[in-house]
Amino acid sequence: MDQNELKKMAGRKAAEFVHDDMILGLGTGSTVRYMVEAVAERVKNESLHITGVATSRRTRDQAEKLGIHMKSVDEVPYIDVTIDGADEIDKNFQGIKGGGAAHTMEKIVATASNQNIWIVDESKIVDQLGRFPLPTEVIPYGSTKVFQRLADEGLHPRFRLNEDGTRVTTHSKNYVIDLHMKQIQHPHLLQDWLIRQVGIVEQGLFLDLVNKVVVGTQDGPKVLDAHR
Ligand SMILES: O=C(CO)[C@H](O)[C@H](O)COP(=O)(O)O
Repeated sequence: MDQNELKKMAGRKAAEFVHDDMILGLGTGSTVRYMVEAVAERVKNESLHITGVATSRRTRDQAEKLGIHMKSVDEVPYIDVTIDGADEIDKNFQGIKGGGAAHTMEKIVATASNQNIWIVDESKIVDQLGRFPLPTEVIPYGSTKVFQRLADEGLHPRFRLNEDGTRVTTHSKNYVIDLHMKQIQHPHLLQDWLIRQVGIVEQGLFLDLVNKVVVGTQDGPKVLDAHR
């Protein structure tokens, strides 16, 4: 099976964790697209009452088109479960997200959720975080100063660019600076340093957040429990 089939497997398996009357956070990315399709099928076939909360315009548009009732994160009192993709997950269930530049909205929804489930293909499970460049979201004003500070700290920053060479901007019109560190030895220390830097809105380390990981593997879907 190729990577897309493994993503589909994980996305469809995770849709089984959805119940009637849930407020459901919907993440962002190609794996999430499969999950949203599967949830929409269940909503239709089983007449489930689900309220979706999206982490990006892309996901909200897809879910609405497929008939899932949507609200914004500010309109719901809490979220029961959020199902989202990830770019890397280590053996301690710590992760990197933000490959789709939606990590700030994803973290807002994740931290408003009682449970978080991640859906990945098996290539995302790693021994150590950091091979995937760590995304940060940075306010454009003064972003060259932030960039310089990240470079001085030895974090190998690069502005994320579109194909035409312009800078990628997030939903909130901020820039994305990716940190090409190759390995992250101390994720909590790095997170603590990054969130203290003025101009950085959010960064893509998602630590101590996930409860379950659904992995698409060549041997079928595997559900890993983080016991938190
Ligand atoms: O964090 C994300 C978007 O900001 C995605 O969840 C992550 O990039 C995984 O995407 P995909 O399922 O397409 O591999």
